Amino acid sequence: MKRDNYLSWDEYFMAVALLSAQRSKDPNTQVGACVANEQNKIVGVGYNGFPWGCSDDEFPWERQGEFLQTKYPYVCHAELNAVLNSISTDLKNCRIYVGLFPCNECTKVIIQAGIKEIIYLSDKYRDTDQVRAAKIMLDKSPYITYRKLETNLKQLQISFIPPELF
Ligand SMILES: O=c1[nH]c(=O)n([C@H]2C[C@H](O)[C@@H](COP(=O)(O)O)O2)cc1CO
Ligand SMILES: [Zn+2]
Repeated sequence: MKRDNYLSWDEYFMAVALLSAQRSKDPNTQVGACVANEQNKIVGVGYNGFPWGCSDDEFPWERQGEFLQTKYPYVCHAELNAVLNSISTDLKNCRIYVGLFPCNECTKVIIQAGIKEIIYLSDKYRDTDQVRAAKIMLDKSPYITYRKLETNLKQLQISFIPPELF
């Protein structure tokens, strides 16, 4: 008999997004994204971080202060990285799983790449103009929908200890 507590596709791809977020050096918000195609194959993953060659030791992770001294002008969002890291920039009919509802800039990238569905976990910035603008575009575009992940899962444990050592 097969196991019955296996992950659904939605849970699996969201878990990959959340695992990717663990790579983020952002001390405040770690975001991950995972793009899956119609065959349920992962075609791209990403997390928020500074561009290639821009050192985490030199660039600021500050949230407040002089704009150029904060992370905001420099950080690449998880969704942008997931699309850019994907095997193709044509992501027609793919879904993107994100830990956090995408901002307006990422939403443009997601729509233009041809992604047809956004599945998100947190909407903690729902009251910001960035997320409002994102939803205005998403509600207008007939090519894309969005939904919150539905799951009863609270946590997922990953152990690096081999089972025989338990
Ligand atoms: O959709 C997103 N994707 C994403 O990767 N981010 C990143 C940018 C920043 O590194 C961090 C947000 O920082 P903060 O919560 O401190 O403002 O998350 C932020 C958003 C905002 O919606
Ligand atoms: Zn964004």
